[in-house]
Amino acid sequence: MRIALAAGGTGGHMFPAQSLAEEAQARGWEVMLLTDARGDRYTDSFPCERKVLLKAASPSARGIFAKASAVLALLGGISTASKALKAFGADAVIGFGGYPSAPSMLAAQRAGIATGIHEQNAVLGRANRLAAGKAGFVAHGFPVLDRVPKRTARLKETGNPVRRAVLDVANTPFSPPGTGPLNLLIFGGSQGASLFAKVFAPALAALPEDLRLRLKVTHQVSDEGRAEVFETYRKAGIEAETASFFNDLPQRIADSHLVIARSGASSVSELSVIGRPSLLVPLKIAMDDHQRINAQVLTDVEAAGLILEDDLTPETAQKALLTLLSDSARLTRMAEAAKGRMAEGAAGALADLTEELVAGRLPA
Ligand SMILES: CC(=O)N[C@H]1[C@@H](OP(=O)(O)OP(=O)(O)OC[C@H]2O[C@@H](n3ccc(=O)[nH]c3=O)[C@H](O)[C@@H]2O)O[C@H](CO)[C@@H](O)[C@@H]1O
Repeated sequence: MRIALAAGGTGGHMFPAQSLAEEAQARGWEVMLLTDARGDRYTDSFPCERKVLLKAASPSARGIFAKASAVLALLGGISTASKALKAFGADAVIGFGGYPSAPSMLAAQRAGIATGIHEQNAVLGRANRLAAGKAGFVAHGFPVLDRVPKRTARLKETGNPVRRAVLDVANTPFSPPGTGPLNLLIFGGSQGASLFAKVFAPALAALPEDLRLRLKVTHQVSDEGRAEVFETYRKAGIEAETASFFNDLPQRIADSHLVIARSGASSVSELSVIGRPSLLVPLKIAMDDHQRINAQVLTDVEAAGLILEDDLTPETAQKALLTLLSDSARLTRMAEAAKGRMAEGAAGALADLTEELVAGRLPA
């Protein structure tokens, strides 16, 4: 069987596509990837027989010339994708969202090739929405999915694929901090969060000494902000490790007593698979406010605290941290509540759906 995967933009779209590619190859299928230059930054270990780079077109383009060139890029993308799909002999195309996935999905649907969609977030993204009406299935990561067009065929909750390194630590039991060291992990998305440096470092530095001196902080912070953050922690006597990106993040989540994060799809999925308490700050500018809705899967069951970006100050952060960090029993309850909130085994479930799609047991 030959399947084409269409994804682009951020790691948030590319990594789930990679998980399906790995599962597909394990089943002996051939894989072609259609993406753009931005998506290509995440393809170092993407297993595929063929890779096609399309010119990206953003529908958010403003101004008449930008809009016209976006339309031209989209049409060019459809034409390139059509030729590539034909040459490859794709039996199905699975789209993971991000603008560059749109031309491939539209090309496939025009050529009568079966299509399926995976949406990582709790709100169907724009590119996926465009193709949803004619797709054989719309698989989704969260238990809820907003903004689904009326004529959408088969909806199926599969969860979000997570990396092997996440599965490897999934069964590490939560050990309550009691009165011992408090491991705190602070990270933004795959691109970091400079706001967290400005707010959480001073908030932690202002905690009462008995809590402060128990802290062991891991903080993802960009290279520009790193020296200042480190200095804030040092002056406050807080043990801290900082880096612009942690490659061993899953292990660090497992080692944490509390995680402070955005609520990107993979971050929330990883907190659910490993089962750790968190304080979430949804990214305000996320399309259709999808990060706030993503967070609800954990906040609804009191597995996570929530601070909206507009309310985030060193003072509100300090108050929330004081409440959470001084209550070991509550952290334990939150860890238990987080565990298994999202469906697992997404890559296998997606490959099964793809098989059904190609066999004609789902609408093409
Ligand atoms: C700014 C932006 O467009 N964000 C979107 C992007 O998220 P983005 O890719 O930023 O966020 P996600 O939460 O989905 O993924 C972040 C990933 O980076 C990893 N990580 C992070 C920091 C670190 O030091 N090391 C590390 O490995 C995390 O473990 C996680 O696997 O795509 C997601 C899925 O469509 C969306 O939900 C987000 O709203």
